Amino acid sequence: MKKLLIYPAIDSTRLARIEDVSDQLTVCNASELSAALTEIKDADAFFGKISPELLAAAENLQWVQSPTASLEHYVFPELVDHPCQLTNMRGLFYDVIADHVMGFVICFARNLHRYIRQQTESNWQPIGGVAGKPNFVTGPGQVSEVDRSHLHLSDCTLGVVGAGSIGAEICRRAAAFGMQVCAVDPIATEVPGVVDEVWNVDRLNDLLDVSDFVVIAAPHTPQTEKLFRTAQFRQMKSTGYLINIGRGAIVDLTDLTAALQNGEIAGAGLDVFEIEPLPAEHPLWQMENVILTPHIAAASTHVPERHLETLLENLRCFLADKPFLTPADKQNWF
Ligand SMILES: NC(=O)c1ccc[n+]([C@@H]2O[C@H](COP(=O)([O-])OP(=O)(O)OC[C@H]3O[C@@H](n4cnc5c(N)ncnc54)[C@H](O)[C@@H]3O)[C@@H](O)[C@H]2O)c1
Ligand SMILES: O=C(O)[C@H](O)CO
Repeated sequence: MKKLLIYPAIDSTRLARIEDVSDQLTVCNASELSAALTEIKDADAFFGKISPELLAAAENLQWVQSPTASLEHYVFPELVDHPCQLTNMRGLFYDVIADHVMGFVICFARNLHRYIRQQTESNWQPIGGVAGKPNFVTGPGQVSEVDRSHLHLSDCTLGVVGAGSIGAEICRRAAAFGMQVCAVDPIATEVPGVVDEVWNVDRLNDLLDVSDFVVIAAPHTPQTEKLFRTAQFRQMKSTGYLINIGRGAIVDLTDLTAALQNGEIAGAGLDVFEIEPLPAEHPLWQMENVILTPHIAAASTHVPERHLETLLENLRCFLADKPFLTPADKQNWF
């Protein structure tokens, strides 16, 4: 018999799905910390918010499942030193976050974010054109400023930093829009059918040189913390856009704000921030070339079921003594 402790407690429907996994399993669903502290003593496995206090009370813990993909606010020194295996919730959001990224890309390419602002003012103003002019059509073969101000995605390159499950799906979607695609990653070597050679991270500058859209889909690790500072923005094309759906800590917000103010890059689409919520007085809120979403790129009706399926699959692996579906590196937070 193995014992799984869940804390904080989950609802009865999900609890029943977990209990159904095996009759060799006892599940304890603790709503109070005092109960969790007692129950963790002989627990083999834990799902939820572990803390140094809970870990110190555990005498037999072999597996801890985090409720989130990212681990930077989850891992603490005692957990790193503890012999238990850690798993996380990665690989659940690949399609919906890739959709979110393509939303940013299309808005910037076609100026939709600016037209939405103009619509609220009943303002007919082709971007690059003249206010109030009926349309932008010029003679055959003549390319107008309005034409130049609206990107053709098949002329653009999208570069992904972190070609994991989300990054690879972004590559696939961008390629389906006719874009050229490249990526850097310390482990992944290809995105089958889309990127024949994923570059090593030491080629980040090459990616920044060629990309019209730079998309961060990497985790927050000691190696990625503040990976994007002034030097990286200067390396990007001045017409390039930065999109961050990975983690806020990867991008220095002060440097990004300066790069946008100085025209060193063309714009930014951000779902994650160094400080969340982004303070109301932050200058990014007011920038016309910035699209902000409040860390909701993964929000979807499908994701909660995928969360549960990942927990159930890792639980089956644990009970069968097989390799976990989503093992996490405690030293490197992923
Ligand atoms: N915006 C959101 O709501 C949201 C939701 C889920 C996940 N995320 C973030 O997205 C990240 C990626 O998720 P995933 O499911 O694709 O995870 P994943 O583990 O499948 O992929 C992460 C990839 O990043 C690579 N990587 C690690 N260090 C790197 C570095 N220094 N430079 C470039 N690449 C590096 C890894 O090798 C891996 O291939 C998560 O860690 C999380 O931080 C954000
Ligand atoms: O890491 C995750 O699981 C998502 O970004 C939600 O925090």
